[in-house]
Amino acid sequence: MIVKICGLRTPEAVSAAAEAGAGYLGFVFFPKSPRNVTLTAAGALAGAAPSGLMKVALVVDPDDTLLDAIASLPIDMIQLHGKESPARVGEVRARAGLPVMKAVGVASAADLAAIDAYSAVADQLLIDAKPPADGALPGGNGFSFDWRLIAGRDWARPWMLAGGLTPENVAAAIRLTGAKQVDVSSGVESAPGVKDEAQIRAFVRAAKG
Ligand SMILES: O=C(O)c1ccccc1NCC(=O)[C@H](O)[C@H](O)COP(=O)(O)O
Repeated sequence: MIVKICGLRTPEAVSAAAEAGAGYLGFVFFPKSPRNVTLTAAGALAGAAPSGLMKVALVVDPDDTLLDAIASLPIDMIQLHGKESPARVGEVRARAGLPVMKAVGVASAADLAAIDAYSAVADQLLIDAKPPADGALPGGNGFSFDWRLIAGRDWARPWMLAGGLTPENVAAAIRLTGAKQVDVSSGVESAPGVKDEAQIRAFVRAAKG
């Protein structure tokens, strides 16, 4: 089981995730988010992280200037969490020279077709809850979707389950969906943007257990 802890902002949280056994560390570049980090801060956090962990830059409809800046950091993967088209996913991949994980929001069976479309162009998929249309963040809201929608499904690319996962529900989510990778952000926080080291450890333990 591979675990991604997203929205890391401090060296302590990075260390907690690495020591707990996470495989991916996520850094959010989205100014409206309580988890937003600057390029300088993300570069320092990613540079100090143990080697062997995947350092992921989460961006929302990024322009090429931001991609170029991220490509100069010790970052291993781009996570696209906006409304990027399949064609734009390919452009981002080429521009940054990095593998791309595309987030796809799911609320109903009708949303599953998009996963197939992005499978053709992304290196990985992040299957997340679709954000509500009421001004919520594009992700990191702690909302789940009905996991039965993807029970027994698989895709041509490696995929990660996300959305409202917690130390308490992650084992059930894995059992139901067959996910081999899981991602969490708000489910291991004591307040928006504040990671809780004990919850990080509990989440990784529950996911891998
Ligand atoms: O975390 C944010 O603030 C954020 C902002 C803009 C786009 C995406 C964002 N987060 C995405 C994630 O951290 C996760 O990949 C995913 O949505 C699961 O989040 P959560 O439900 O909080 O575990």
